Amino acid sequence: MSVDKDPVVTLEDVEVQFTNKSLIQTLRREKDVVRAVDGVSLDIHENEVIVLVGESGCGKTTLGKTAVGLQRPTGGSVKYRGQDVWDAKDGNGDVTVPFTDIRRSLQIIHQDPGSSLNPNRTILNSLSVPLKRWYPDMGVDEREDRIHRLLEYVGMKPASSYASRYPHQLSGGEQQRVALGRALLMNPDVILADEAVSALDVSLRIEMMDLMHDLQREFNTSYLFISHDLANAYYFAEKVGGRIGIMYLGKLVEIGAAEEIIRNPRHPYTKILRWATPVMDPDAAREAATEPPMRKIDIPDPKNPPSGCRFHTRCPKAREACTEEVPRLLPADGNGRSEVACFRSESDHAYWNSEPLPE
Ligand SMILES: Nc1ncnc2c1ncn2[C@@H]1O[C@H](COP(=O)(O)OP(=O)(O)OP(=O)(O)O)[C@@H](O)[C@H]1O
Repeated sequence: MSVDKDPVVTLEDVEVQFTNKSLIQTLRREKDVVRAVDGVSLDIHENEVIVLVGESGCGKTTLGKTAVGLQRPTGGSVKYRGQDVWDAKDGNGDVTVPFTDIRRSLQIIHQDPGSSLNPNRTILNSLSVPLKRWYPDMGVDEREDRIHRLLEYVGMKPASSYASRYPHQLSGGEQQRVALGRALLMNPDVILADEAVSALDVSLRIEMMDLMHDLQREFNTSYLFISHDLANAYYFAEKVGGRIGIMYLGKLVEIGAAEEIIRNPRHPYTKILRWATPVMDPDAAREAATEPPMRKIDIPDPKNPPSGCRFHTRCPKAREACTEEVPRLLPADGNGRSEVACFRSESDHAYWNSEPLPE
């Protein structure tokens, strides 16, 4: 990972709120507001791998889409190489990087590649669409040649045979390779891979993650990889010196080098995730036998999140102070390998003199 250059993507204090109104709520002039992402700051550097982990509904997809300019934030800013993405889109101010360049540089691969490939188009035709759109002057032969080379890169040989097939003639793993190839056709700076390997069986999953690593070196791409599975997250991030970010109810509660997050987790929620993935730490299962990992199993309603630290209702270490103040993401210690949002990492915080919450 290189951190010496300016980041490719910078998220600053990003908020995404969704407002849902049913017919009855409209009549009653009520609405539900979900804070899917709440005050997240994150830099994505060149050639970096960042994996976002957290349980369903914690805001991983929303944060990922916001980072690649597919979701407009309701607060904060998203910049691509210093250019505000949404100012570029709206034509506000001095636009130094056009929105079309930003769109091309930030790509996405979905969990279900089948749904993103047109069933009525051959692979060649599907992959031609973005090339025609972004490189209208490219000739037919050059286009075909580029697509064939890309298919070879993602291990689909002979490329001409695969190029002439329809999606239903490919396995799930092959479809996912095509999706990766399509994202790479644009030579992007960042690829958002949203649960991109979750639907594959274990051996294919490893194969796909290894392929993504190989292509990262080849294409100088960064990945923002989303996973609900800590073991996958660790495999994908650790091998290439990447970071893991742990999300809980719209907030980034801990982020750092993969090794540090798994071997030396600081946030009680990260510890619980590790406990729930015994393959990550055989000791965790033993610890769990003596210490209940969570105070309450229910996930709070994202429309009405707990005050203070959002995790306090489930945290085994929660004290009164946790109900009153929102912890900031701060360096966990002097080694700079991780940041955590928990008062327990601040030695002089009022937390230490406040009362533990009743069971
Ligand atoms: N378009 C939308 N309209 C309203 N609410 C939304 C929308 N998209 C997401 N949400 C809500 O925002 C919250 C975060 O959702 P998001 O999909 O980002 O979480 P996630 O961690 O990616 O979950 P999963 O792993 O299940 O995909 C959830 O409460 C979800 O219901």
